[in-house]
Amino acid sequence: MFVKHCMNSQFTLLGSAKYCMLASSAVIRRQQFLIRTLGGYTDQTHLKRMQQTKAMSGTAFEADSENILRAITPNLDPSKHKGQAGKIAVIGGCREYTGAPYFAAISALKIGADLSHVFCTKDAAAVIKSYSPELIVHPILEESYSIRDEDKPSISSKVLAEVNKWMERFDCLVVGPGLGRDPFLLDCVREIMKHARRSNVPIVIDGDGLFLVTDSLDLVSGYPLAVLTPNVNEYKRLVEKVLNCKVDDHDAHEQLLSLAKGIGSITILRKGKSDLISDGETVKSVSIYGSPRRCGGQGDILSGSVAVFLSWARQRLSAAEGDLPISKINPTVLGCIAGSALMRKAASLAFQNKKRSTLTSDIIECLGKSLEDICPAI
Ligand SMILES: NC(=O)C1=CN([C@@H]2O[C@H](COP(=O)(O)OP(=O)(O)OC[C@H]3O[C@@H](n4cnc5c(N)ncnc54)[C@H](OP(=O)(O)O)[C@@H]3O)[C@@H](O)[C@H]2O)[C@@H](O)CC1
Ligand SMILES: Nc1ncnc2c1ncn2[C@@H]1O[C@H](COP(=O)(O)OP(=O)(O)OP(=O)(O)O)[C@@H](O)[C@H]1O
Ligand SMILES: [Mg+2]
Repeated sequence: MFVKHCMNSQFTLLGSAKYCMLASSAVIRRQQFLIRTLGGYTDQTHLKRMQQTKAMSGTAFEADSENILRAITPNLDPSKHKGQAGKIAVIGGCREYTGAPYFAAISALKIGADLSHVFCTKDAAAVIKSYSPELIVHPILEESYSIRDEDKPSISSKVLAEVNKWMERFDCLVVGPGLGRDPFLLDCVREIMKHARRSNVPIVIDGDGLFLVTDSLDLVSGYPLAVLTPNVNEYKRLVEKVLNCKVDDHDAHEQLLSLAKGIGSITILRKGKSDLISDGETVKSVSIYGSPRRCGGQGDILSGSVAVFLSWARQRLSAAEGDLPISKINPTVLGCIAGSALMRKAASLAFQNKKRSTLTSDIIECLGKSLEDICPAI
């Protein structure tokens, strides 16, 4: 009898077998535990309790990503002027890495942003410009090897002044793709991030930006417009630093929730087989089938995409004044869900065409069609 009651309750709660497949094993285990310990309650009380528990602990549902993409992608309105569909800046690109900032910045344009800037080192700038005339490239960052110690303070002020001149115009910064780990360069980027935060500019932090932030959590702590997009290594470093424990894949949702909460009102997109997203209040997953190719640079596409969708989500929510179905969702979470879903759809499409030879540039070429399939331009 009790077993039957539990089974009924579980299925009332979960809704369908399809949902069961999508929900995380950790959540199912948690619900089974609650069901086991709630014997004696009526179905109604039980359901209410479960809902309360879920609301308190944060839920782990597969996001309704296609509807979110439709809801936040702006119409192509002829009355709009250049810039209104988004101005994105990538802070990254050094002697070693020129592909990563290019991938992030060009992805932003391919999705529909109007302007995409790259702030990088002088060595990287000419190379990045040569990849594309579409990008606005600022050769302003410096690495220690190219300057004398006594010149560092004046160079640092010059770098900051140059970026700050532009800061207010950007809808979002992406900090980190191909940034490298030079200590002087990272000190300058630290100051750029502080200024972005004072100016209320959203910041997506990826790659070496995460290396910097993991070492200086105060840069993002308590800033609701900060989004971290860690890969497996970057996530491990964050968990060890903030939660002082190992990554626990059996309780992935709860751990991510604790991490986002622990850093303080920030949003984290944990990349992996399924992408998990949390702002410390809720957990969402995006498990759309992507591609089995793991070539480098796909995370860079994602960071550029999240920057655009986050900007669009903020714009959409502020124009709608609270009367949309998505109004209650944090715009940083909306941006992550949309970016992750589009990246995975484009990766899947590219893989259909190119199979083993699929590269990041092939995926970038599929961003437009993947978005078009979900929200056609006209
Ligand atoms: N085409 C391009 O231009 C692309 C460029 N990319 C760019 O590459 C950068 C690093 O990103 P990634 O994804 O390789 O970092 P990740 O998985 O944490 O590290 C793997 C292992 O390497 C090590 N390690 C890394 N950097 C190190 C350093 N400077 N010095 C020493 N060790 C270093 C690291 O060690 P650990 O940090 O754990 O000590 C870990 O064991 C980043 O800017 C990214 O945007 C990518 O986006 C791909 C496409
Ligand atoms: N096992 C997987 N199956 C399907 N998709 C995955 C898998 N792992 C990662 N992805 C997807 O690939 C994208 C990039 O994630 P990845 O972990 O490769 O980032 P990264 O290491 O930062 O990449 P980059 O090489 O750009 O630095 C994400 O959108 C993620 O959803
Ligand atoms: Mg990366």
